[in-house]
Parts: sequence; structure tokens; C-alpha cells
Amino acid sequence: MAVFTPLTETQVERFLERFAIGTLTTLEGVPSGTENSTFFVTTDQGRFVLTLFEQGESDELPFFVALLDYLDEHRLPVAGPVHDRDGVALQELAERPALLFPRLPGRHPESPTLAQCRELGDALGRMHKVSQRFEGQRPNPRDLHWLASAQHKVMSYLSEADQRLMGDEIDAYQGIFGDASHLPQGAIHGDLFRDNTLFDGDRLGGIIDFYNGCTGDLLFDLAIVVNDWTSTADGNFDDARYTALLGAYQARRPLTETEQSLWPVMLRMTALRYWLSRLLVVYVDPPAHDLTPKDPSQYRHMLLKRLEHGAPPLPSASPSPSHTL
Ligand SMILES: Nc1ncnc2c1ncn2[C@@H]1O[C@H](COP(=O)(O)OP(=O)(O)OP(=O)(O)O)[C@@H](O)[C@H]1O
Ligand SMILES: N[C@@H](CCO)C(=O)O
Repeated sequence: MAVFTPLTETQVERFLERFAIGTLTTLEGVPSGTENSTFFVTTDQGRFVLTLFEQGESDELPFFVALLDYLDEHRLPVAGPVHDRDGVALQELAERPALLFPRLPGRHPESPTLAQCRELGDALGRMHKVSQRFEGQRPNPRDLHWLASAQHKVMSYLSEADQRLMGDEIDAYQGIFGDASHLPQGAIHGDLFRDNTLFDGDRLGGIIDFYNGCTGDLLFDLAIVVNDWTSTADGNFDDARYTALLGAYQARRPLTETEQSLWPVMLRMTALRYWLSRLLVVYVDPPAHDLTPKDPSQYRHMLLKRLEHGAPPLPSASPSPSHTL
């Protein structure tokens, strides 16, 4: 169901002539994904992924391409876009913006092992170290300003208690974070859930789907990752995963004192960010396709757990055995 724009083999054969990557042997639509049309393209020289962008984000695509090129040049585990014979990555196909990527090995981890958590923490720490020097700018579209304005679109669908919970939390974040950001800044992935990574066993094949990528608080990115990767089904933390991921991250980029003090509230704010974005998908802006939307209450529940228990102490740095830089 993630092929919204079908392509013929002839279209793709002609498209591939722009690149020096061989000729088409197989073309296959990818059934997962919810936003763009994705195809696995195999040539006589390798395996690739072709993405057609179905949403109106084409103005932002040069930022995503520049970020992916930058991370790829710095040997981060991402799929850097393939450039054509003239050095151009961003293409058009079937009247849509199109990008071609190397196909990374592996699968999305459902229940990550401790080794996978360490790999991911290590990769994210490396990414945040180099992304602080990335020169592109794209303000975080899901930051506190967004939370404060978007909450009004969902309030009428919430119980009184949930309206109070959301409103009070956002007021608290505004008091704590203020107007000016005083946290380390850089380029961030913005949605680094397990299904945006590919693992070949315990080895990270790579990170994909940078279309929420932007510049902002590095801690925001880390909190999204820790909420998704290290929570149990009941919304509490799995202590071993939490320690594995954060220990490996801090071996690459130790958190500053300010980040450490704001960590519990950042975990709450990013939980609320997904409660709200999922509510918007369910009630306000449902997608045209028939895939089941993700459950908003999972993140409401997680927020309540974070309020009740805070965050476990941050582990000290513990280098991953597979350190490569
Ligand atoms: N470079 C890649 N290598 C291997 N598989 C990939 C690659 N890029 C995408 N895929 C596969 O294609 C699927 C859809 O890709 P992607 O996540 O970019 O789509 P999407 O429509 O933006 O989805 P969503 O926003 O819901 O995650 C991924 O879940 C993954 O299985
Ligand atoms: N990762 C998002 C969906 C894609 O943006 C979520 O779990 O709500």
C-alpha cells in the first residue's frame, strides 16, 4: 500500500539512463511506508531504493539531500542519495520529485537487543557530534511553538482531564524552555523510531527516512529515540536498554549539565509531541490511504508514566565495542 504512483519498467529503465548504475533487472513496489511511493530497483550493478515524493514538501527536499550528503560524507550509517552523471541527486519522475538511494541491508528491529541499542546510541552520538557543524537550516517543525499552536486543533476531541493534562504540560514546557534555546543545536533526524533503521543482526545497516530532518535541540532527537527504543509495552523504561543506548551515546557526546537537568522534561515533551501528532492524524487530517493510524493513547500513557516516575539516572559513558571513529 505504499505505492501511490505506480511506475512501469519502461519508465524506470529510462530514468536509470541518467545514472551510471547499470540497467534494470527487477522493479518491485514496497508495501510499507505511509507517505511516499517506494520501489526496490535492482540493476545488473546493485540494489537501490527509488522514492517518489507524494506530499507537498518539495521545497524542503534540497535541505534533506544536503543533510544526507553531509552525513554520508562523514561516514555516518545513512543511505546517501545517488547522484546522476551530472552530479545531481534530486530528480523528477512521473511528475513527482524523485530520489534514488542505495538499498541498505537488514530489517527493522521490533524488540531491540542490547547490542542494537548500543549500536544505535553510538551512531546517534556520532551523528550529533558532526551535525553541529552542518550549515543548512530548517527550523524544527514539531518544536514547542508547534505544540502550543497545534494543541488547539485536538482539544475538542479530548476529555476534560486530557485537555488539562495537555494544556498544563505545554504551559510547563514554555516556562522551562522559554523563548531562546540554550541547548546544544544541530541537524537532527526528528523521527528516529525503530522502523526508520535497518539492522543486519546486531549490525546497524543504516538510518532511513530523514524527511522530518531539521535543525534544533539535539536533546529533542535523543529523547524521541529513547522513548521509542527503550520503553516497554506499558510505557515504563526497560532499564537495560536505557543504559545500553544512553551509555553508548554519551561515549560519543556527553550531555551538558543543562541537558542533564532538562532530560526528564524533554522526555515528557517528546512523548506529548507524538500524542499530539497522532491525534491530529486520527481526528483532524486523516491520510487518504486505508492504513491504520498509530495509536495516540500509547504516547499519552507514556507521558503519564514519565510524569509519575521521572527518568532513571543517566548512565555514564560506556563505549560500544564496535567503535569505528
Ligand atoms: N535505503 C533503504 N534501504 C532499504 N530499505 C529501504 C530504504 N529506504 C526505504 N526502505 C524500505 O522502504 C520502506 C518505506 O520507506 P520510507 O520509510 O522512506 O517510506 P515512507 O512512506 O516515508 O514511510 P513512513 O514515513 O511511514 O516511515 C521502509 O520501511 C523500508 O522497509
Ligand atoms: N514515527 C511516527 C510516524 C511517522 O512520522 C509515529 O510513530 O507516530
